[in-house]
This record gives sequence, C-alpha cells and structure tokens, in this order.
Amino acid sequence: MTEFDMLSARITSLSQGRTSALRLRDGVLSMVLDIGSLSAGERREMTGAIEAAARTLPEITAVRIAETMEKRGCTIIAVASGKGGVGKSTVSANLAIALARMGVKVGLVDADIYGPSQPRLLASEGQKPLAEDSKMFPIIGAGGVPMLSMGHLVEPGKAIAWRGPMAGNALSQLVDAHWGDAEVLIVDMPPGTGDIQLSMIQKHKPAGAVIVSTPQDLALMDATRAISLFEQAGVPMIGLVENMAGYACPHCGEVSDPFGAGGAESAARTMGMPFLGRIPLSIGIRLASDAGTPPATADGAEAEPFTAIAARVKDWLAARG
Ligand SMILES: Nc1ncnc2c1ncn2[C@@H]1O[C@H](COP(=O)(O)OP(=O)(O)OP(=O)(O)O)[C@@H](O)[C@H]1O
Repeated sequence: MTEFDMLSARITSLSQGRTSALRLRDGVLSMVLDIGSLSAGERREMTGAIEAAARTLPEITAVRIAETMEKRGCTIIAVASGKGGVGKSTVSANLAIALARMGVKVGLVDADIYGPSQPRLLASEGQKPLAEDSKMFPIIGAGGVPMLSMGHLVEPGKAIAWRGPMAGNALSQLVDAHWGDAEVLIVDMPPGTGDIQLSMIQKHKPAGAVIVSTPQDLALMDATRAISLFEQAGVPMIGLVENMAGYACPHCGEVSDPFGAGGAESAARTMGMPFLGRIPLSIGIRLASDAGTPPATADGAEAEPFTAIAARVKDWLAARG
C-alpha cells in the first residue's frame, strides 16, 4: 500500500464514504464530497478533517474539495431501544404523525423487520406497496404519513426468519424507496443492539437518534447499550424519551408511579444527553394505537406528550440547519 493509498482510505473513512474521484496531480489533491443531509457544522468539520489529513503528505500543496448534493437523501432519525416492548413503535408512529401535523415532510420506515407493527399502528395492514425499477413507493398511513414496513411485504402472522445480510438488504429497500418530497425519515429500529442495528447505522448513517426507555433500571441499562451503539458510530443523540412513565388512571386521570419516577430524566442528565419528555402508561394510548388511530392524529390530553416531544425534535432539526 502506497502512502497515497493510505491517505485515500483515511479520507474515505473521515468522509464516511462521501468522497469520490480522489486525484493527486501536480501537488493538488482534488475530490468530490457529497454533502447531502450534512449540517453546516458537520460539513465544516468534515472538510477540515480531510484537509488536515491531506497535509500529512508533503507532496500535497493544495486541496480542492468540490461539494455536491447529488446523493442527498432524507434526514434519517432512528428511534431505538435496548430491548423490545418499551413502546419504540408507538413513539415512532406518534412522532412521525405529530411532526407531519407541524408541517414537516416526514416518512416512516418500520425497520423492526422481525416484528413489524407499524401497519397495524397506522392502519395500513394488508396493503402492498407498488414498485418501479425495483424501488418501492410508500403507502399512506394514518395521519397521511407515507410509510413502508416489512409487514407490507410478508403475509401477516408469518414469522420472518432471515439471517443478517438478507435482513440488512430488506431494510435498505425500505430506506431507499421513492420517498418523494419527504425530508425526514423516522426509522423504527429493531429492538436491541445486534448486527442488523449496527449495519443499518453504518449503511444509512442516521443524522440523529431518539432512545426510548421505560423508567425501570433494567430498561435504562438496556437503553445505555443502545446509546453507546450510536455513539460508537458517531450518530448524535437527539435525546431520551421515557415511556410508560407513571400510570394514568382511566377514571380520574391521576398519574401514579408504580415503577418510580424520573429515572430516565436523571439518567439522561448523567449521560449528558437531552431529555425529550415522558409519556404516561395509559390505556387510552394502547387502545388508540391498537385501533390504528395513534393519539397524535387528534388533539387532546393523550396527544400532548407526543406533540411536545415532536416539537423538541423539530427544534433539533432546525438547529442542524
Ligand atoms: N404509553 C403507553 N401506554 C400504554 N400502552 C403502551 C404505551 N406505549 C406502548 N404501549 C403498548 O405497549 C405495547 C408495546 O409497544 P410497542 O409495540 O410500541 O413497543 P416496541 O418497543 O416497539 O416493541 P417491539 O420492539 O417488541 O416491537 C403495545 O401494545 C403498545 O400499545
């Protein structure tokens, strides 16, 4: 391997695979950098790091980086949890709907390929997406949100027993679909911190992650694992959502805390990450979700926590520029 080969590999890694046409001629190192979905700050940091790496070769006297937006895709927000059943799909669906109601052009990918629940949550069960040139068109779910789920491609109730690479390919087809004018894709990740999650993060490079946890310590420990998976891959944390936090009595509305209160918020503080909000354990949320009418589609007390969380996510998107 020559020194130039090593520099080239380093630049590919620094740019997360966004550079192409790397060439060194008469001391001038030139390349094309795809800046699609990068914030202004990320762009500056990336070009700075590339220039610094290039300066380590004495024969390079100048660096020219041509920026392009050609491959610009949607801004991906991954919604993840360390373990199943904490309400990650419920949060993803309601976040997408609440963002759409705030005017964000948003799509939803159900990447929970082993247990897809978004078709039920967004009332699109049994629908089959159309495809053109082997690229799928999303289905419009509850709240007018375009969505794609493995649940749309397999027969309901049939177990999906794919191995890693096949599962990863299936996931890519959902993400690389015809998302039209969608600017943001909410990706409901499979629970846990295994290979599929890692390859999804590496391949599709989410712009940020929302972690969902219940107040119990165990779930928080699992959440910590999910957080470190994203951190290792350099994906910024948008924040932590505490779900099933306190029980909302269906009769009087009073909230009690069978699992304790504030665990996720203090854990978020300890980890130095934003706390996005708390959603109570409420029979109304479960019934509405199971009926394909997520609370965020309407106004009212049950929509409020989701709307507040979506507002914080919207602020985060705006701050990225
Ligand atoms: N705040 C809540 N109040 C009441 N029920 C809830 C709440 N959040 C989620 N649920 C219910 O808990 C169950 C699990 O939720 P959900 O499917 O969203 O979790 P998940 O983390 O995505 O699970 P999995 O990873 O196994 O798919 C569902 O029946 C859902 O309706």
